[in-house]
Amino acid sequence: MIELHELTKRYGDTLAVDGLNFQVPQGVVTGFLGPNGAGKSTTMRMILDLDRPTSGKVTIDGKRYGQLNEPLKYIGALLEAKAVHPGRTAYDHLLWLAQSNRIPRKRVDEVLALVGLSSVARKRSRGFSLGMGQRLGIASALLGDPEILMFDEPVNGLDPEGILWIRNLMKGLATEGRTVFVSSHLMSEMALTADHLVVIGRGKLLANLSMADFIKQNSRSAVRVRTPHVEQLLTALHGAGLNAEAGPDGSYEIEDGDLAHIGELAASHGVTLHELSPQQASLEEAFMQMTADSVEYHAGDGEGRDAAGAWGAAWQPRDAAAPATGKEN
Ligand SMILES: Nc1ncnc2c1ncn2[C@@H]1O[C@H](COP(=O)(O)OP(=O)(O)OP(=O)(O)O)[C@@H](O)[C@H]1O
Repeated sequence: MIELHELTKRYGDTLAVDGLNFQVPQGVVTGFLGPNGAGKSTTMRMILDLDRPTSGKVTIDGKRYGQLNEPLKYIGALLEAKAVHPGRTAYDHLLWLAQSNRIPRKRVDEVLALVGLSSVARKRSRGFSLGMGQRLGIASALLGDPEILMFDEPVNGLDPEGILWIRNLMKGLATEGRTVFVSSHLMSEMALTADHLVVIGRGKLLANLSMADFIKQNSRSAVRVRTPHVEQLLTALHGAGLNAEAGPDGSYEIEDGDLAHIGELAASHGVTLHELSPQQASLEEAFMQMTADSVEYHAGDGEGRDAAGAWGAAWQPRDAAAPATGKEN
């Protein structure tokens, strides 16, 4: 179990991590989310003792990483995919790591097969693609068969097949009862993978909740209508106890409205509809709204803030939004 107690890291004037308190639950994938510069990598480096906290502490099964005997057997991590000597073969890299933690040589072959690198095991890693480098990093993380796995932005730069592979691998590891802690700055990616979410912004904890609760709290739906007979439609809606809000483009939105009910209501009043569509706020936008005040670098003139500012801007056609449950794949 990873536990953070008032974990804080300051670099000069920058408070990169600001008093973080949370535990990473076992047997599920926990998404560690935050905008660029939120402090995710710094937190992960402190978990691995690669950076020393300014104050507070983080423990793995009650101990600091540096106090663990043969740490690869407790926690495996993928931080930087290219942290491999370019002149070394994949096999030699893994063998060297295995020997440093008294892991049997046959495990090297096992993890190479697990990540699909057996055929290039004797090739020097300098010729590896980003995806192959990522697979080698994951092989290193799995080497000690640890109960805890930590991945920093593992899908960055990968093609769709690589992304799907990592997603399924993480879910599979959690199903085996392991702790999987994975950082990302994309809610849409986490919606497909994580069961639990820890969200940070400017080094501070913003949310720590299950994915299901995040969806429950942030999934709002509406029905959008467009008609040349506005007055008649509004009267009909009003008569049915429904309120419609005017959009900037001449459309109207009925929050929590039922598509079929509104269509039938319009028909029964002889109202022609030019649009009748379900709308849903994407989880990505809910996340942007949550972190809007802690985004360090905005695109252009405060665009990030504006895009997330109002729910009005967050409505999207259902097919363009992030999946409602994220559990379909
Ligand atoms: N070695 C360092 N020296 C000085 N400042 C640092 C150092 N490492 C990180 N920072 C600063 O600490 C803050 C947190 O950075 P960190 O890389 O942990 O964020 P992050 O959430 O991982 O971001 P990203 O998603 O962009 O990787 C940033 O303001 C960053 O500039």
